[in-house]
Amino acid sequence: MAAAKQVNIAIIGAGGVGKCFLGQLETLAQRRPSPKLVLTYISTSKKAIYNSDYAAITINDVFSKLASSSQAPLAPPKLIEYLKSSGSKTVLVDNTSSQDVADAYPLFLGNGISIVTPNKKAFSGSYKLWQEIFSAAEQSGAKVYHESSVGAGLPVISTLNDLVNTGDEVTKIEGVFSGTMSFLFNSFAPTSGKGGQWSAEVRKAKELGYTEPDPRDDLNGLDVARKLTILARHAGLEVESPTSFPVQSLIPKELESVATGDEFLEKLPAFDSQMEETKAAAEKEGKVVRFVGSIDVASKQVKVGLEKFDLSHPIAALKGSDNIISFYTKRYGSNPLIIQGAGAGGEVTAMGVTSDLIKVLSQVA
Ligand SMILES: NC(=O)C1=CN([C@@H]2O[C@H](COP(=O)(O)OP(=O)(O)OC[C@H]3O[C@@H](n4cnc5c(N)ncnc54)[C@H](OP(=O)(O)O)[C@@H]3O)[C@@H](O)[C@H]2O)C=CC1
Ligand SMILES: N[C@@H](CC=O)C(=O)O
Ligand code: NA
Repeated sequence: MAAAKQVNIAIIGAGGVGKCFLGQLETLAQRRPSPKLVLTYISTSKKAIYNSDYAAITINDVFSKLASSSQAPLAPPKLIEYLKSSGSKTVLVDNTSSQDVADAYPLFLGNGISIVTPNKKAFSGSYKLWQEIFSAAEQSGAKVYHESSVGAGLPVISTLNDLVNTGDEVTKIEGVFSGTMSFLFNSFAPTSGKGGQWSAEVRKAKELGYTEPDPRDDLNGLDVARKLTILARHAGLEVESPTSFPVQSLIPKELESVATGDEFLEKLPAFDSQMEETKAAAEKEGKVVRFVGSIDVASKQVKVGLEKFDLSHPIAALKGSDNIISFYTKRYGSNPLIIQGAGAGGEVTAMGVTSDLIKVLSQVA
């Protein structure tokens, strides 16, 4: 009788998204017995768990084991050596926002290790890294998917790739690409009612798990710029970096050089009046402000920042952490293909990662 197929899973990062991913991995392993999924490595930035005989790491007590582990995380070359020696196919799940981990993707992929990730850093870093990632995957046959790097679990990247690969011509992509920014403006400047205090809403967005590990990465516009860089590249534009086009930052000038995210959050209430003024200026025109982005494919123009919207506009009427992304294409004409729904949060982000894993399994197992 043939041995049951097995695919090993290695996870880097066990924070908000990582925890939800582990729950979904457990469910997936129960629902789909083949291939057998075996967790052989997991790490945070300080601790790791792995067994020299590749014995499966049980998921239900993984956090207590991580807390008491005396194993340090393996650096990428050592991790690759460990994963390859198992002799089984391996999928690396990068649930960090680490640039260092992202920079090692070509090495993992070149060694036949597939990757699924919500981390934006690899795909929105230098264009050279983007090219190295996809050429390493092509050369080794390893797979790389990153659906949750834009719009969390919403099918944004897969939809764009489907449009492009079936020969449609994407002319423009626009909308709200940040769960944090959506939540902030929907609660600070709602279409009806008074709205909350800006700095208090920023704290709430962090507590809800919507922000990047450092919320300044959302407020400075870079998170949205990274997402637009990723989409522009999938649409065929060679965007050099997320800082190669205009990006509006909502960080008060006075707080640009504070040392940590926590210090920033402590000092932010003293600058609430700046955002109040922006809100009041829009209200005078009977509008609300929202943080949006757009890619004009023909003119290769990408931009990110605040815009004012009529109260009846679909962008003004968003709720919670919802993203709304419109694809204008030759096929869809003047009525764009629109994707809308929660754009941040642990479970919805992990869903995109888990569904990417399912895609990889169907190709490598
Ligand atoms: N939260 C959301 O709604 C969404 C998040 N994403 C992306 O998902 C990723 C994870 O986000 P989230 O879970 O919220 O972040 P968290 O800060 O909650 O978790 C990050 C995890 O990564 C670990 N980590 C960081 N650097 C390293 C490293 N160099 N090596 C090993 N482990 C490391 C951290 O370990 P330690 O605790 O030791 O620091 C922590 O376990 C990010 O890339 C984010 O942009 C994408 C879409 C939506
Ligand atoms: N911080 C990001 C998380 C998802 O990418 C956001 O708020 O959209
Ligand atoms: Na997505």
